[in-house]
Parts: sequence; C-alpha cells; structure tokens
Amino acid sequence: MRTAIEKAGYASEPVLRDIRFELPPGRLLAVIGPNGCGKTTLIRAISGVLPNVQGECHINGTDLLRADETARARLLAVVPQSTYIPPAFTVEEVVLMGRTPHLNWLGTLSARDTEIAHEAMRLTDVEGFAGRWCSQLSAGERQRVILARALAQDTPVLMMDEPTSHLDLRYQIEFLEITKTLASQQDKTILIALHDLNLAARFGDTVMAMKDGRVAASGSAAEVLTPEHIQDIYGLPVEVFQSPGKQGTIILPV
Ligand SMILES: Nc1ncnc2c1ncn2[C@@H]1O[C@H](COP(=O)(O)OP(=O)(O)OP(=O)(O)O)[C@@H](O)[C@H]1O
Repeated sequence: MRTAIEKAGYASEPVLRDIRFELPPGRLLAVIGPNGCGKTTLIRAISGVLPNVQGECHINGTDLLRADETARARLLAVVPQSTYIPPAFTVEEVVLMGRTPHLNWLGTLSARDTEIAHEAMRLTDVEGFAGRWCSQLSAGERQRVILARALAQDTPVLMMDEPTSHLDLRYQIEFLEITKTLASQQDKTILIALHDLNLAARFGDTVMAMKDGRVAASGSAAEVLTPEHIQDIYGLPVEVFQSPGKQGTIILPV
C-alpha cells in the first residue's frame, strides 16, 4: 500500500497535509496521536468517503481514490469508529454482508462465502451467538461482530479506527493478536488507529504519530514512542520502560 495524501478535509481548510507512507503486505501500521489530529480523517480519506482528496493510495496496482465502489470494497475493508448495525438482523446476517463485494451477479451466497464468514465469526468469537439479533448485544459484542464482518470481506487491506475501544482487556489483546496473525500469515496490510500507546508499541510493526493533520514521527515503536516525541505530540510528560516480557514498551504518565 503506497499512500500520499497531499490534502484532505471537510471544508475549505484541509485537515490533513502531506501524509505519506508505504506499508508492505504482512505489516501492521499503528496510527497514534491526540484527539482531533486527523486519524479518522486519514481513514476516511483513504476509504473514499471524503470528497476532494488530493493524492493517491495504491493497493495492488489500483489507486483506491479513483476506484469504483466495488473495486474498492474488494481491496479495502474498514472498521469505523462507531457503526450503526440495523437491529433487525442477526449476527450471522451482518457478518455475511461482508461478502457482498464478492457475490456473483445473481447476488447469491456460495458455500465458500458462508465458510469465510464463519471463519471470521470463529476468529472474533461471535459464533456462539450467530442467531441472535444485533439489538440484543453488548457494545463489545457488537464491535466484535463489526470486526467479523470486515474480516469476512477478505480484502488485502484492512483499516480500523479504534477497533478495541469497547473490548475488555482479554478481547483487546486477543483481537490484536488475531489481527497481527492475519497480517503475517495471510499477507494482509493493516492500519489501525489506536489511543493506547502500549498496544500500539506491542502490535505495530510501524508506528506513525500524527499531530495537527501531519506526520510528526514514523518508524519502529522504539523510535517513535520516546518521552521526547510523546511530550511533543501529546504535551504530556511520560516515562518509557522496556519490559523484560514480550509486551516490550510500557508508557506511563509521570
Ligand atoms: N464532519 C466533520 N466536519 C468538519 N470537521 C470535522 C469533521 N469531522 C472531524 N472534523 C475535524 O477534523 C479534525 C480531525 O478530526 P479526526 O476525527 O480525524 O481526529 P482524530 O484524530 O480521529 O480524533 P479522535 O482521537 O478524537 O477520534 C478535527 O479538528 C475535527 O474537529
């Protein structure tokens, strides 16, 4: 995935300026930064929901910003920050909606579509309530259903905006471990906006820190998540420890 967004925003004044990054298949990019720095806007710009984006974003030879909806939906799945799920659908029906871009012209589901959707439900641990109405789920369960739908879309690129915000600690770690495994085993390119710097450090192959709509720092967690950068980006003094376990970096406000 090769992205160069020169300008993007909502009105005449752009929010994003000069965001450039390359992300090879199999890698997970954690995008961090304070409230309002532009993380969601970046995801929206790449996913084609903002008008007048100046730039390009190439995936497998297609410029997403100029692709039609179906081509885009076969290349990119997005988990937005908050998603409305129509309450009159079951969990299984919602996850199967992820297969829509792959259906034949008759719009019928094949055995393979069902198999992929069930695998996505298994990975996100929602198979147990496949037949329940979405209106009867907790916020965290709903979030896992939306994640399952995105996984069922089976795209080479997956972008997620704070996908763990409603998940308890176990599901946060499990979900990010699954995501990381998908990246490495299925060569998916994954971009995740995260507020939790410890999760960003643990799971991001690359960490990109944004500030005021621009890239403030980009590189490995050790390069980006330094007390100096964090003070500059968040205006908050922190201490950064290296844990002897596999968690790696631990960041604590001073
Ligand atoms: N629909 C909109 N119309 C106009 N301005 C918007 C709109 N959505 C967001 N903005 C502005 O764009 C800027 C970037 O917002 P964005 O939602 O991308 O930030 P963010 O980094 O995702 O923040 P957060 O961490 O709070 O989710 C902010 O100044 C915000 O006020």
